[in-house]
Amino acid sequence: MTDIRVLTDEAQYRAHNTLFRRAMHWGPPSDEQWAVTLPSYEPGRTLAAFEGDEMVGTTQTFGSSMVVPGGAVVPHAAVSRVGVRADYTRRGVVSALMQEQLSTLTEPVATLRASEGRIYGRFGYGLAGRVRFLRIDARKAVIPGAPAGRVRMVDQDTAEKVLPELHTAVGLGRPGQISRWPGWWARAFDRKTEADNVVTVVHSGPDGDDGYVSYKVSEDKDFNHHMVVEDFAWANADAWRDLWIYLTRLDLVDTIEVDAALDDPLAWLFEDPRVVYTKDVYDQIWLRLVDVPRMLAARTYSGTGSVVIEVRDKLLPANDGRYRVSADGAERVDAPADITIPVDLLGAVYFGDTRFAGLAAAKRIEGARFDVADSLFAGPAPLCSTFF
Ligand SMILES: CC(=O)SCCNC(=O)CCNC(=O)[C@H](O)C(C)(C)COP(=O)(O)OP(=O)(O)OC[C@H]1O[C@@H](n2cnc3c(N)ncnc32)[C@H](O)[C@@H]1OP(=O)(O)O
Repeated sequence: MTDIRVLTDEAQYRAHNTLFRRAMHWGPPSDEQWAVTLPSYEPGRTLAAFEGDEMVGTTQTFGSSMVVPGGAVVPHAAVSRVGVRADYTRRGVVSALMQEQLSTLTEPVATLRASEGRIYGRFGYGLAGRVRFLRIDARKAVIPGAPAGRVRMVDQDTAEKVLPELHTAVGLGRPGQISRWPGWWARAFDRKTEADNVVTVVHSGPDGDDGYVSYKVSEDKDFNHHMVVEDFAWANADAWRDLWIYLTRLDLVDTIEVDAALDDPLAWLFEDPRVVYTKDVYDQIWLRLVDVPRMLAARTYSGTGSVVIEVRDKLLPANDGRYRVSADGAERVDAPADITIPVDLLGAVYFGDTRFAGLAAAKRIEGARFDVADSLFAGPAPLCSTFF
């Protein structure tokens, strides 16, 4: 019989971390790694599955908040460190953990990054946001004109002081972006294992600091220099453009790699849009609507007309019901449904990255008026620049 417990002390947290790392085929945390990992264990957020006295499965959440379409920010649980001991898999351990986690979450929405695409749909998570992995030919990347503001390089001590607050101010500009927790920053600033050779520059405009980028450059055996953009946030178009001018005018950089939203207009900054090459598009945000009525009401809708959506949620049946969605908002109704959708696929369409019409074509949902629903849910492509 699997018993789910909330862990409370450091020895248990370390055993939890070791079990998760082993499930991912990584070794246990070194003392150095553990010192920067411990702050990410927040009281009341760490669950483990036990068989008798043996820990056999793990999960935890980080407390955060998330931007929804229209710009509102809602409490959000970042779900992570899901793992089952290899000698206990396929016996329902993670199912028990997920059920307990979902039914005790206080946040109306949870997201995660999935190691495999077949695991989380059954727990109500849908693939809600994809990201483009770009490579830029820095030698040919010409942005005409002069910068509008000022870019200054900051040392590591200054970055540690400035970035958390600056990210809160400028990093939540798109649906899907999430606020960061102290344990996230502790790992990002860990100089021994993470922050080695990372350079940060901060942009300021007429109203003060309004953007930053952190990057790392390495040299290959042929003496070519490759930049990886580690973290990038901006509050306005001038900050975004100026930081790209800075990055593409740096000496000794041949290529730049960066993650960007599907609709990021980056290519249009350059005289030659082909300097931006999409290397890959991959899934990023798996979204679980924990409180469907609250999350449908939290976002705004575009377009005209209305549609009644019937939601089915096996794990959280309080979400079952019909909701009328229009540009005026969303509310529970007792009216015939146009579309019937399971909660994982409602998560997939929530940001507009997946279309109702596409799900219908794939025979994943039933009903009518899919185009009306798609125009209501349409919006800027989501992005989550905070890996967890
Ligand atoms: C957010 C993150 O942390 S992502 C990291 C996730 N962790 C990993 O990938 C580490 C390696 N894998 C593991 O630790 C485990 O195999 C887990 C967590 C993926 C699954 O745990 P288990 O306890 O084996 O899952 P459980 O027995 O509850 O399975 C539930 C269902 O999911 C299915 N399932 C579980 N894992 C997988 C998988 N990797 N691929 C396909 N189906 C799967 C099971 O077959 C079962 O299906 P059923 O209900 O139709 O019988």
